[in-house]
Amino acid sequence: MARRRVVAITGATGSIGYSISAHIARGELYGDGVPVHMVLMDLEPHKPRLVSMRMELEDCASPLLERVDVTTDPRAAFCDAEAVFLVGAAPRRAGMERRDLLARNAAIFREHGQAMRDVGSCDAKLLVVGNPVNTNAYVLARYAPNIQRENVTGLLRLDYNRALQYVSSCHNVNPRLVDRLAVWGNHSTTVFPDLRYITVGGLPVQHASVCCIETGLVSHVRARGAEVIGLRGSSSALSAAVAAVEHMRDWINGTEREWTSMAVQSTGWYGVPDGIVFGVPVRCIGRGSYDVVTGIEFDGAAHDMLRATIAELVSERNEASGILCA
Ligand SMILES: NC(=O)c1ccc[n+]([C@@H]2O[C@H](COP(=O)([O-])OP(=O)(O)OC[C@H]3O[C@@H](n4cnc5c(N)ncnc54)[C@H](O)[C@@H]3O)[C@@H](O)[C@H]2O)c1
Repeated sequence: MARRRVVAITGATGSIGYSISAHIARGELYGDGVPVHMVLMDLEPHKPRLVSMRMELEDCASPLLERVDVTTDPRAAFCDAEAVFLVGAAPRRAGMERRDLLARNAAIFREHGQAMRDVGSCDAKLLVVGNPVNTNAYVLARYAPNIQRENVTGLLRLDYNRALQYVSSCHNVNPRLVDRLAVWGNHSTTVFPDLRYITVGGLPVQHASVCCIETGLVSHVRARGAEVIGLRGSSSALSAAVAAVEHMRDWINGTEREWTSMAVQSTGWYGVPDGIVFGVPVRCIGRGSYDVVTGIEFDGAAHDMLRATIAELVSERNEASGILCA
């Protein structure tokens, strides 16, 4: 049997963490034959829920789940972890200003970054799910300089999956057949789903057809999260958990798909300032590696959308940095 892998989840008892744990227990992250040791972390008041969650996971009798630990200490959660889902975040409450949300989460991700710096393995794979995703990941990376920079990532996969489903239904094909879809920028209302290079069944798609779908696609992806909140009363959880597991699974194992999208730390590509965590198309090439797809050109509306989402992230980064320095 393969070596046991240690996976940590923060905010584990929340809607998304709870759902992620079930997928991992069923072997959907590392695949069949790879045993898993799960470490569930949440705040002190949720200790009874953590214990009940461990009981439920044990009751799944999963052949791959060797051990479950629960903790309220991020250091204990991160010390042996090879993959970390950072879901725990402060929610937006009624009447809360955006700046207050950014400040509360910057403090959480600073603390988690410092814990990673103190005890984390430099090649642990980190996926930030808690909002504001991109800026939380930026803060995390800043306080965990020991972690390899390509190993701090943020979840854009839900936006990607939403776009993939929309495009597949427009073409009346299975989502498996659509490739080279790109999702750029911030996980927010400036996200830019980009169809310009898509292939369906391995073939390029006629420009006219792309254009007519594109207008609907951008507003669909940007509005989808709010629509779910409007109907459900809370943010997407089931689809976010699936997206988080797919992001990590493709990163670890690779994928046959040519492109997928992840938020990763910029090294200056596409005019994105160094260090900002930005959604880009990537090739997941297996053995825990990915390459950013470079060389894509932008003009007209695509250029404007790219600039707008970069500007939003620069402003968030400046705001978070100002808060953390105060
Ligand atoms: N990136 C995406 O695509 C995407 C999609 C949906 C939701 N989200 C975000 O994911 C986050 C979690 O969503 P949810 O529905 O699970 O929320 P939730 O409120 O159900 O759970 C959040 C959990 O985080 C915990 N938490 C808060 N502060 C913590 C800390 N300092 N350390 C550890 N745990 C802490 C809470 O106790 C709670 O259990 C939210 O920020 C949400 O906006 C992201």
